[in-house]
This record gives sequence, structure tokens and C-alpha cells, in this order.
Amino acid sequence: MTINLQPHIRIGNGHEVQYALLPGDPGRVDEVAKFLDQPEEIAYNREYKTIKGFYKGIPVLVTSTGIGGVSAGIAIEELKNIGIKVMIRIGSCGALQPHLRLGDLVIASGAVRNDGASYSYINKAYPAIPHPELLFHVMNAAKKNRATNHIGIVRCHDSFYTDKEQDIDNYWSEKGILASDMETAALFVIGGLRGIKTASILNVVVEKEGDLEGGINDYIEEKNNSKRGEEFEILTALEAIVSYDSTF
Ligand SMILES: O=P(O)(O)O[C@H]1O[C@H](CO)[C@@H](O)[C@H]1O
Ligand SMILES: O=c1cc[nH]c(=O)[nH]1
Repeated sequence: MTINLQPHIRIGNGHEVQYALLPGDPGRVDEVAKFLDQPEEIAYNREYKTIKGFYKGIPVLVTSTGIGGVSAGIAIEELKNIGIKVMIRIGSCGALQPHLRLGDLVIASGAVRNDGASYSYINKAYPAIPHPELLFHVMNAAKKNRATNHIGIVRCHDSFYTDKEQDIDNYWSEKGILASDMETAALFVIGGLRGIKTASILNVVVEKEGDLEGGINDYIEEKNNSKRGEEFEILTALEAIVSYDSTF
């Protein structure tokens, strides 16, 4: 009998893993598997696909969180319930600044909470920030891997196709926000409230003046540098775990 089986991620206790990487896309889980020793699928329910493997001897889970903070929030809570203490998002994003190029990494030092999920937990005065120590290890790992990276605030949203998207992006771009994604704020806020150490690394798949749908299509079809950015974000997250783990 599986003890403490979680209803959405469909994983229970007993895996003895403290670290998880969180892509949105279940397809990205298989890309992480290429970097791991002994990768094995342990669950796949709805948008939540999970593998377990080892990186430089450290056990790691990789769980896809689907699209948006709502779905990510469920995965984050359930992963905590089975003992995960450190979670690093490895996501994709759209650039809000013109100097960001396809495949560059954005390391989030905070998130604008324009999502609904983090707000359902707590008032927007509560900050969406990563764990500072983990952020430090992520920044060092990106440098060590020579990944082109930008550190700053991202904006989290719940919609793609309203009539206001361009105006909203322009507004946050003028405020210096680096990029947009949909899950980082929920991760940081839930992490802060629940005592989970979190960080978020995003790979640019649409440039500032780029075509949103075209950029995402090209990324999926591996037609641009975003695929390379994905490899860099995976490696950066894994090396950050090794470096963080070595401090104990
Ligand atoms: O590629 P992932 O990690 O899913 O991240 C981004 O891509 C999805 C939208 O295309 C949203 O989940 C957004 O945050
Ligand atoms: O603007 C964008 C582009 C990609 N992914 C997002 O979440 N937002």
C-alpha cells in the first residue's frame, strides 16, 4: 500500500528525495531525464508527469506542473506533502526587454503577482521572492555553465489572448520587468508560506518584439535557440542542487 498517496501527482511517501525540478510542460520532463542516471517514470496523472533519477549521486524528482499557477500550486503542495524541500522551476517565458534573446536564461529575483493563484493564498502585499540562498546557488551555477543569463523581476499572468495583452506587456516592460511566465509567483508565494526553498529559471522562447504564437511553435518544433536555452536551464538547476547540497 502506498502511504500518503497524493491525489493529483499520484505519488506517496517513501521516495527519499528532497529536490524537485518543476517544468510546466510534461514533455520537458523527458528532456531532464537525458541528464539523469537511472531515470524512471514514477507517475503520470493529468498534467503531472514525474520521474525520479540521480544527478551526481543526488536523488531528484522532476514533476511537470502544467500551465498556470493554479495547476502548479497543486503540484507544489502535494510535493511538499511527500517530503520535497527544495523546488526549482525550469520554465519558458516571453521577454519584456529588447536585449533578451531566444535561449537566454532569466533567473527570477522576484515576481509581479498578476496571477490569481498566489492571490488566493494571501494579500498581494506579501512578496513573491525566491529563497535567497538557493538563488545564490542558481546564479553561480548559471555562471559556471556559461549560460547567458539575466537576473531580475518577472511578471506572472493568467491569460494569453485577451484584448489587452500588448498594453499590459508594454506597461511592465517600462517598469523594467524582464519577462513573463505563469507559475513563478505561485511557486514563490506558496514556498514562502509553506517553508519550501524555491527558485525559478526561465528560458526565453519569445523575444520582446517577437510573435508570441510563432515563438512558442518554433520552440516546440526545435527550430530556434530556445532548445539550447532549455538544456542550459536544466543543467543550471541540476548544478545548483549539487552546489546547495554540498553546503550540508
Ligand atoms: O514552458 P512552461 O514551463 O509551461 O512555461 C510557460 O509556458 C506556458 C505557456 O505557453 C506557461 O506554463 C508559461 O509559464
Ligand atoms: O509571454 C509569454 C510567453 C511565453 N510564456 C508565457 O508565459 N508568457
